[in-house]
Amino acid sequence: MVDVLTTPLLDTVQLPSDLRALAPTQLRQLADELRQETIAAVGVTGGHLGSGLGVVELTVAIHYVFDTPNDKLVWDVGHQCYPHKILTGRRDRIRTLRMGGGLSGFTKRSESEYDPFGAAHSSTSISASLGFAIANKIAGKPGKGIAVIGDGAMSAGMAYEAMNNAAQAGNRLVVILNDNDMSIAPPVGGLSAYLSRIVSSREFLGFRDLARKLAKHLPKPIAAGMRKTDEFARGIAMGGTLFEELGFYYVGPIDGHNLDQLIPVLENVRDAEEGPILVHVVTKKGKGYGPAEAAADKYHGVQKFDVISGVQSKAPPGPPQYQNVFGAQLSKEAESDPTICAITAAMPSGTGLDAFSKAHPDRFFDVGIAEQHAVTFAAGLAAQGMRPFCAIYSTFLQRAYDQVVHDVCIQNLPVRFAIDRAGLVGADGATHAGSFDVTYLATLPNMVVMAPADEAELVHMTHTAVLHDSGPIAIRYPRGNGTGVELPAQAQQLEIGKGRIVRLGHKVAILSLGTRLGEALKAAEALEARGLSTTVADLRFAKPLDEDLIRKLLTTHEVAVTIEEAAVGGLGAHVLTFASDDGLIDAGLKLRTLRLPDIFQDQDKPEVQYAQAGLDADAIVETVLKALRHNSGTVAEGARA
Ligand SMILES: Cc1ncc(C[n+]2csc(CCOP(=O)(O)OP(=O)(O)O)c2C)c(N)n1
Ligand SMILES: CC(=O)[C@@H](O)[C@H](O)COP(=O)(O)O
Ligand SMILES: [Mg+2]
Repeated sequence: MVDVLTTPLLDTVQLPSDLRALAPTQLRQLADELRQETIAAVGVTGGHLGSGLGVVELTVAIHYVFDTPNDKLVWDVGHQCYPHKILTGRRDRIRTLRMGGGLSGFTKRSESEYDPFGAAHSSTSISASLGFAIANKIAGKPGKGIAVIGDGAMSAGMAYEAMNNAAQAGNRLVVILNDNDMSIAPPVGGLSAYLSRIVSSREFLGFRDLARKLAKHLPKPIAAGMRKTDEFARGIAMGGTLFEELGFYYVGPIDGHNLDQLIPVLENVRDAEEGPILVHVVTKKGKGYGPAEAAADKYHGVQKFDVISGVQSKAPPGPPQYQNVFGAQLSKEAESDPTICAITAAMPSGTGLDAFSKAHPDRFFDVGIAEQHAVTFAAGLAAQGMRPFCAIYSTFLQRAYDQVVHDVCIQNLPVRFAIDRAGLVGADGATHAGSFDVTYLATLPNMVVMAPADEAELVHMTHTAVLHDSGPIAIRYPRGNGTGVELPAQAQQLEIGKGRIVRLGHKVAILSLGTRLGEALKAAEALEARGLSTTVADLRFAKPLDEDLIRKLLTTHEVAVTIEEAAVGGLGAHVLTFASDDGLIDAGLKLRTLRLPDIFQDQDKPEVQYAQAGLDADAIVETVLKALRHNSGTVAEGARA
């Protein structure tokens, strides 16, 4: 398919300036070619496909009508930006999307002047666009802020905080609501129902001057007929919506795949004297690619696939994914415990809660993209005697930090946090890396922080969290497959703050938290081969620390190394603090901490990322040898230079 792909018109477009030189009648062909190129590229790379396919026409129309990059176009989340990347000078690298050294899967300021604002977490686009608009207004410079935000992203509080504050931008702010009636999963909640009502009823609630102006650019037969009647307002501009109440001129709903409508409407919006304006565009996620349109998830995120059949490449069968081990165990626990509830913020399958949602629909809550609400909602449930599990990716929980501190920890409420995608995540890169949760959670009074070394440990920790009613507790675990250990028939309740010795030695101690345990054991083998007898401990808890175990290890070994899949300020920092407070380093112990580096790592394969981070077996060995060399000037036989 890639070989037979012909894109004669797209081949002439390197930049939006080339696009603007085309006749309006050529835009349909351009959009068709752009769609084919997007499909072909993602077939090779994998990635976020459905959202991009839904905004092909919108992408063409925005760049055709607006003066990008002087007008600042901000894509919310940024997962729909592949067609935009193709039209903005990056087509030659589009088949490197999400690969090490390749293009980011999201918008990124360092990549292009056409990406004025980086994203990947949702619902930031209106605030950022407002910032651009107001900055230009103050400086007396031309240039609008244009936010394209999906119906899913529109469920988050930030979007409303921004709209509430947008009036001063006037006509410099344009918000394009891309309503495809989908989030990653089908959208939930009152806002989604409201948008559906607007689209289906098109009820007339009054229209303003803008409607008259819109007519100027509409194709004649439509404009002439509509201008006279309410039909115009029903079809194109409709007042009285929630958005108007918030101070926006509302334009819509518009068919987002019909360039003959999109172009004149956007031209009117561009030229309007009033504002801010919200354009409600209706699109189809996965548009124009049969397998995507037919799929339940609309090919939101895909593996590499065969373009003709749409069949995605499958990873060879392997151990279960952590998310599913968690989801299955929680669902099982909920069979005998009617107080268990599960909450997701728009990630029901990513967090493994699909099974729970089917088995216990009354106790499953998808709150939409609303992490802050998810946490405080869980706090309320906990305060009323329920056992809520808030399953949120590490990176997205960052957004709800004050809720964790203020609503959960200060009140010591037993909210259970199932923190998925902890550690480095691969192709999604720095925005999605779960680097900081150990740091930001283990510093909080009352909080317990656990990290399983494998999927069997995750079963035990899930069970332990269920039974932990005395305060908040978190389990952090990574993206991807477990290690292949046998899953326990019976989950055990772990003693809070107690680790375990996995391998006993006497010279070097490796203190591991989480799934680096495998690398720690490999390193121990390598050290043993060099004559350095090595203990490996799985600490299980970053908070509370197993002080007895740590004291014992630090006073009976010559070198101690902590390792974790987390940034500075986590396990290593807590062990160092304890060791210093307890006088454990006074006698000359060589204590080292291995953690994520103080940089934002770009996308790559996780194993490459961890090697870059210095968190693999080689790095552990090197650290130990360096510590010994530093002390004695010599190292055991076979040591690397
Ligand atoms: C704060 C935050 N929470 C969750 C996500 C995960 N996420 C990425 S895209 C998406 C759905 C977005 O839906 P919508 O805005 O309607 O865009 P569509 O994919 O439908 O084009 C979600 C939940 C995220 N990126 N950011
Ligand atoms: C864009 C976005 O935020 C999600 O689609 C994310 O990429 C999903 O990540 P996982 O593949 O780890 O579920
Ligand atoms: Mg959507």
